[in-house]
Amino acid sequence: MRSSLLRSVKTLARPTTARAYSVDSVPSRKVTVLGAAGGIGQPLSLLMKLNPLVSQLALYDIGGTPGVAADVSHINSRSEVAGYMGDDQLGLALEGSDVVIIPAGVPRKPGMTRDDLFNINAGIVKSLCTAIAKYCPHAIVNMISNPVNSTVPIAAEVFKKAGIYDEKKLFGVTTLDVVRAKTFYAGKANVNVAEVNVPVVGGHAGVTILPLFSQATPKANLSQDDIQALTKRTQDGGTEVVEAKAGKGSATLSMAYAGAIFADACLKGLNGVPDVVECSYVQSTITELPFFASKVRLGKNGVEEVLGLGPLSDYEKGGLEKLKPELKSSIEKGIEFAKKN
Ligand SMILES: NC(=O)C1=CN([C@@H]2O[C@H](COP(=O)(O)OP(=O)(O)OC[C@H]3O[C@@H](n4cnc5c(N)ncnc54)[C@H](O)[C@@H]3O)[C@@H](O)[C@H]2O)C=CC1
Ligand SMILES: O=C([O-])CC(=O)C(=O)O
Repeated sequence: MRSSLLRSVKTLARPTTARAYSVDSVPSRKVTVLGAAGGIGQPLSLLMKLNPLVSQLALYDIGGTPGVAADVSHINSRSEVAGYMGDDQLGLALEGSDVVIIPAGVPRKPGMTRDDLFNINAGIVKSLCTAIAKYCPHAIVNMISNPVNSTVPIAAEVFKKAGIYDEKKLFGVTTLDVVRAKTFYAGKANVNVAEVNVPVVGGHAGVTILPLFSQATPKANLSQDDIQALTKRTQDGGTEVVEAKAGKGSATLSMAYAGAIFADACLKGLNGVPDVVECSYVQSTITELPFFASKVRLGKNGVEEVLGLGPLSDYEKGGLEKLKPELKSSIEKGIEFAKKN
């Protein structure tokens, strides 16, 4: 992603050689963003427009998308952009889509948990997933809307009811946890963040976010106090932004960056690029919980392999046991909602 983004930016700087890549050698891929006029949706649409793997970019929201689409469409990159607004245009936005990214829904305000968003966002996600099942049942779905720990199980239930559920194609986007863990680790270990890798497993809320700093590379000799502080900061990263924004929403720019990295990885997988591995919240058997975030190998059908946790420190083993009850109840809450409604 980072290199393709750089390539796009370089291309912009050299208008006479506007196509630094051969369009013919890259498959056509339609990407749809649902919630494209929002705080995440707008910068994410920009980043997806810069991605040379995208040939068609469909921007959908309940309002505001004609303007966002017109704006983004003037950028000098491969994809054709179209804006869609309102229920009656949702089908058109989704038809033929390879990857659907969902940042639709309300964000947190200070004092709220992600679960406090459930009542509003569960219904939004359910109706959008019902439309996905109808108009692009084989698309890869990247779920950003919170609470991710519950919205992914909701999506799975909706897809099951529609008879089109493919567990390989449904992803909860937890990339921002990895982005934060990398930044915080690089700062503490005093290493170049571009070289850092830190797996983050579990879920996407508070203690369910479990960064595995014992597996972080490059290795650094951090104290247990440092590891605990880094873990807490990663778990509270979203709240840190919510408080700093003081009522004006939650992470949007860093989330758009993270969402673009993850969507790019999905596109690379679809296109047959080997060894594409990202952490994501997926249907899983690596613990007793039916959904769990861990490293996932991406391929032509979506999930190619859910990778195991690897060796954990005693501190991480404790964190894993601690997160299970909360993650389990968030999963059950989502499933119950989808079954009842
Ligand atoms: N997975 C993650 O790591 C993260 C998730 N989030 C979540 O992403 C979601 C969006 O956050 P923001 O963009 O900041 O919110 P926002 O309020 O700025 O934008 C949300 C957009 O969704 C649209 N929307 C609402 N109902 C819709 C529907 N039925 N169909 C299509 N669009 C609809 C709104 O019109 C709005 O444009 C929130 O639930 C937030 O908690 C935020 C940051 C990180
Ligand atoms: O904290 C929030 O509400 C938004 C989010 O998921 C994040 O920034 O990780």
